[in-house]
Amino acid sequence: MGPHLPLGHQTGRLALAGRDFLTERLDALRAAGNLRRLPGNPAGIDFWSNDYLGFSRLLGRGHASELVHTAPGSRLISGDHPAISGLEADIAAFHGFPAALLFGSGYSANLGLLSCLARRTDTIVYDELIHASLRDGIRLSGAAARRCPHNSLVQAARILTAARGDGQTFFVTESRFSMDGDRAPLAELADLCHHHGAHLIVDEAHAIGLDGPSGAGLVAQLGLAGAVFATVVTYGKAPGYHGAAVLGSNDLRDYLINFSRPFIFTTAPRPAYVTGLREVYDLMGTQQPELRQQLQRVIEGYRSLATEHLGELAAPNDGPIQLVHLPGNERVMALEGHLRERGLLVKAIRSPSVPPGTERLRICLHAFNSVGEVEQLIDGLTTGLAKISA
Ligand SMILES: Cc1ncc(COP(=O)(O)O)c(C=O)c1O
Repeated sequence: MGPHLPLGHQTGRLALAGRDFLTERLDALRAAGNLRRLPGNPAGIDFWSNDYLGFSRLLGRGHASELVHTAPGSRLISGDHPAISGLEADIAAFHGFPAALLFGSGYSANLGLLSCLARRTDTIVYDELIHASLRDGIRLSGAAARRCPHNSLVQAARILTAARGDGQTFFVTESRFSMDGDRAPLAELADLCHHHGAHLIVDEAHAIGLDGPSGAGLVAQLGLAGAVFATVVTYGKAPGYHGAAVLGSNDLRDYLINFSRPFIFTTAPRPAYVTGLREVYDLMGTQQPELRQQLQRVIEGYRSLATEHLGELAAPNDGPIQLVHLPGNERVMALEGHLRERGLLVKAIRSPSVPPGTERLRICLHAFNSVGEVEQLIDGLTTGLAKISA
């Protein structure tokens, strides 16, 4: 396991304005003597872990790992280790933030962040296309939720103006959208949020690995680490792994340790997970530029063929998520079936996962797809579309 991640490409200017409510809520806990701190991995006789059979002492034997002796339990009890916090510090620096906190999945990171951050007196404005995990977090928070038409700065300004009240206001978006593959106007949204005293929260699930220096994300690419309140990076897409981290201020990390139920009431990551995640970041720092170029070539190849053969149905973009619009669940399923018969695995996205009338095929392009494979795909799409419209 490498001791350090390839860091240092950007540190991010930190405009901490508007983050005071975290300090206030943490101070209240501190004053009541209830502030939780991660314990590290203190020496002593284990009467606190959930390792009832001692399996954790048998697993990983023979592997030199400084983490082998963590015993399962939540990080607030027996599962913590300085190596986990060390990795989090390196992850934070990699993305240009002061702090990071790991979660078991992107779903629990989003749920855990939003559900504890906003309260009933607060307002959360959200882009209408955000992922289900963000929506569930918003619902759990009990805050007033305001839907914003997709990527509309005009509507965002109108809703933020109307939302001004006594509580905190948050704006939640994705940087690259999972279902449409397009990008949010993050710099403009950051300005807008700053103007309205709102906190910008960005899910980078589909940007990590693909955008920004060493794949650090769109927030890093645009130099916005100081202007966003929090971002969530997940490891189940381009990083090819699993789990997630919330990135933000040190106060935010402390706040989540104290208030975020999906963090508090779950088992800490095992040693192998931490080792694997270091490897992910090492790869992003080394092989990622080459693989990214390779992916870009595949995208360009797809774009030119799709423009030539599929016309308006495809409207290709510059990212790895491409759509072929084919309204109607039956028709889009028929196209998926036609491709499947040819050994082409593409997912039809039906309503109600997307609004009726916007059903589509969602094509994910990869660095490892060959020119021949893309040609096969275009051929399958062309013949399938001709058959369906006949
Ligand atoms: C935008 C977005 N956020 C969060 C998630 C959830 O991440 P995970 O699969 O790690 O739970 C996903 C996964 O589909 C996603 O697309």
